[in-house]
Amino acid sequence: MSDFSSLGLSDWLIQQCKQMGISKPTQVQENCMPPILEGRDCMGCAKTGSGKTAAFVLPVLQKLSEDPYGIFCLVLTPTRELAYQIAEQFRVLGKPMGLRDCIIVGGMDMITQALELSKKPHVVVATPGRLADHIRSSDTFSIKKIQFLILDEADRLLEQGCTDFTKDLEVILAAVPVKRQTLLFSATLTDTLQELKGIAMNKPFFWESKSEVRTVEELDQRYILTPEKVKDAYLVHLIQKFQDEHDDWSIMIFTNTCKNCQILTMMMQKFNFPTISLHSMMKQKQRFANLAKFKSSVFKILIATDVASRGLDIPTVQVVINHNTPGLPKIYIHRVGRTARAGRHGVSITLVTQYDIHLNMITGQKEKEVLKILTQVNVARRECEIKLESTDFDEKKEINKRKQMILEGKDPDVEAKRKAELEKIRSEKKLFKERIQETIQKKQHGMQKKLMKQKHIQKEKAVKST
Ligand SMILES: Nc1ncnc2c1ncn2[C@@H]1O[C@H](COP(=O)(O)OP(=O)(O)OP(=O)(O)O)[C@@H](O)[C@H]1O
Repeated sequence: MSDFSSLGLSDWLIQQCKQMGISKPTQVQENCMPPILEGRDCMGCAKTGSGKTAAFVLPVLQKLSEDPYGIFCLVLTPTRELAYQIAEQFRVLGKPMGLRDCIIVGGMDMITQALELSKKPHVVVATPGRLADHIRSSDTFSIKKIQFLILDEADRLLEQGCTDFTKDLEVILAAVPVKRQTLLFSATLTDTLQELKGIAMNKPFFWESKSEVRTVEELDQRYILTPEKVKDAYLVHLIQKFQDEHDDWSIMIFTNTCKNCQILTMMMQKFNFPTISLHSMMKQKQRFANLAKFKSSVFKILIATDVASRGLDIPTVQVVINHNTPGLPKIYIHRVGRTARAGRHGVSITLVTQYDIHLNMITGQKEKEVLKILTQVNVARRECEIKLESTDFDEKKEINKRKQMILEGKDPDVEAKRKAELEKIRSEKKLFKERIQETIQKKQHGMQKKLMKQKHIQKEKAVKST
């Protein structure tokens, strides 16, 4: 394995890395840094926790120190928390050169951000939505001269998932220069490779860590088959066991919806577990505060939606629990990748129910302890659900949706009407299909009966003739 100096990294950066406990490059750094320093576009696909951030931060800092100006580099990332984490790496590694960075994410004051942008920071780390808003509404800053455009978690930025970044990306790509270096990184690039190649236009250098499995060796992956109604009891049991057996511990639990995240958090707090949550329906300041409390181990359990599944680097996380099975393999890869980072060991436990796979679930001897707390846990869930209902959580969700639509230039009432009409057409289509199916089945049944009758008559005839 090479060292940082043989990769072409300057002494001051090598010293800075040492201060952070980084002495030897990881594979992705070893392979991607030289082409980036040579001025090539780069696409790097390496496992979670393998040091992809430093693989782009270090070469950018080196180039910036040779010819410093602002705004030199723009980093786009899908979540607000991740933007802060990346900016921190830039700040720590770039301290000797007096790096000035700026974080542009939603949920924070726009005027303060506009002011910071106008001061021409060297590096801007942003989520696409808020940066696109600034580009649309302000002419006090320009990203026309950036040298580097970086898309971290690049595949997520191109995905049309629940948060669709495509329109905002179009605005941003129109505002950056054509002549630039584009760097794309993720642990799961392959699904969106072609689209990504379109963004990195200059025959990008592509590097992918060669491995049969897409999770790290240090990760112990386990699955628990449990009937849905016993799942929460299992969760409580697992946490209790972990708490009893370990002194220093941290657990991340992933769940599918904000509401579920909230209910589970309330439940775990009822059982006196030091739990805190992170989901998109929380105020941004609360999100940051909760994450900070979890990072500093004030709270040992973080229950989150997939807003926390990518990129977050919290070395103390020893266990990741999937309270629901993630819909896509890549979501699973990112979720479990919150543990076993940078060579550490970690465990992931996925709770699998009868709705996830077609299996007969048997509750065995080993689970007797779980059954003992089953009623208590289920009562706790019901109580938390009732409590949450009284806080108009669903109503807030509806209001948030409407706000988002207004921001996107849509009329919420027209949209609701359109949705209802679509729903009506869909259910009519479904009904129509069912009726056709029914008629076909009836006809088939009638024909079968007729055939059987004919056969019977033929048989009788044959018997008579003999
Ligand atoms: N060369 C290195 N030696 C040791 N530790 C390193 C090295 N490079 C980075 N790290 C540390 O490894 C951890 C994980 O790095 P990073 O967050 O960049 O991972 P990643 O590959 O981006 O993961 P993900 O895909 O989950 O975003 C960080 O704490 C970082 O400081």
